[in-house]
Amino acid sequence: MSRVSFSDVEKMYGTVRAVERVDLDIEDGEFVSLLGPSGSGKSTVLRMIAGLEDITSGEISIGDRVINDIHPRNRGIAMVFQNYALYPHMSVRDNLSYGLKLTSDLPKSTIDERVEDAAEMLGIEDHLDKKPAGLSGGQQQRVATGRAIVREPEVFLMDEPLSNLDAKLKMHMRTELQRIHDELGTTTVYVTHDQEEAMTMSDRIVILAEGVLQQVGTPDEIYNHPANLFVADFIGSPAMNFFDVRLNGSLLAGEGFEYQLSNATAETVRESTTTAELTLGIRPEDLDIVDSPSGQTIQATVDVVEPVGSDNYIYADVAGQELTIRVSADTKPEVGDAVSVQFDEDDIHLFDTETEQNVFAQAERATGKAAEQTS
Ligand SMILES: Nc1ncnc2c1ncn2[C@@H]1O[C@H](COP(=O)(O)OP(=O)(O)OP(=O)(O)O)[C@@H](O)[C@H]1O
Repeated sequence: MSRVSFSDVEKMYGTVRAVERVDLDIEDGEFVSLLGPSGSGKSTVLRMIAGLEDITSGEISIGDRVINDIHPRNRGIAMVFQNYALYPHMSVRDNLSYGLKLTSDLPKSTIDERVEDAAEMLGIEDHLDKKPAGLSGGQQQRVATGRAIVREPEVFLMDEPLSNLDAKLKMHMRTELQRIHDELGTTTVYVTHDQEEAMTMSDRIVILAEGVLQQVGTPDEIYNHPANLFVADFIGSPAMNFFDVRLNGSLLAGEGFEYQLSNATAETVRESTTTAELTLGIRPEDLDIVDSPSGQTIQATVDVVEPVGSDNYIYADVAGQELTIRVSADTKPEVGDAVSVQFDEDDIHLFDTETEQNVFAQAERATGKAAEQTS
């Protein structure tokens, strides 16, 4: 187990900056996911840790060793690839042991023992003499994971290891990988573009966009306190609703609606930003359609009702802007209905329209720090 630290790390491919000035500490034993859209630099970050890409500038350390110039084989890492990269002509047993035989001088009995243990941990002990082609996708994935486990690395690096599995198996393997992480406690860096995967498996998530680190936080922090508009829009399904608003005193005024903030919240907003031009964000699941409104509401007209199992997604119109509302299946308005929509002040997100930063972030950080200091 080991800590992985990035200090001002950059990666250029020719003139293309794929990763920009990353500072990041992944703690000993942590499960951290790198999440972002295609081309955001996730794989490049992982491949720099692995030594499959040079680091253009800055330093990466594992434990107390700077690894920039250390051969990939000696970095104490083991990688699981998206396509598994199994040797087709070798049995599962040989696939599991090959890397160890090649790179260590461990006695055969120790290698055999590790292979048996890993196979048992992954439930593939009955398949050790088969070739990869004779295995299901899920079993091949387990062999790829087993090959990393037998090396007993300081850090696991996983590049979209579940993306070739069907939805059901993927869910199952998520639980399996979490169990293995709980059992072994090995620091794990996990690349995915699947936010559900990142949200369910990770201690912390690193959000990347265009090579720039957008936010590092627990799944709860990322979901409830997105640092900026990019993260707010990227996380959550269906996506967060956004409205341009202006703060007048404690009144938020937008096209087709007004919302009275409490004096305390309005004060926090004014303390955190100098602009009155804001973007209001509210998640579809934080909105409610109410028959007899108590308190403030927004008026909307229902355009589409989309049943999705236990929920309905309602797409409604507020003065020409679309509002997505996620309600339980027993709330089922008709298309064309005028509905009253309610939400709690606690659930709104406000962003500085120009800088795109969450205006509450400063206040939240201050609160978090105070809590840390008193604990
Ligand atoms: N070998 C390379 N040569 C030139 N440019 C590259 C190379 N590898 C990656 N890039 C560029 O670097 C940027 C980051 O790519 P990277 O593969 O790290 O992103 P990613 O977030 O992992 O994307 P994906 O989810 O599609 O795998 C992209 O703009 C990509 O085009």
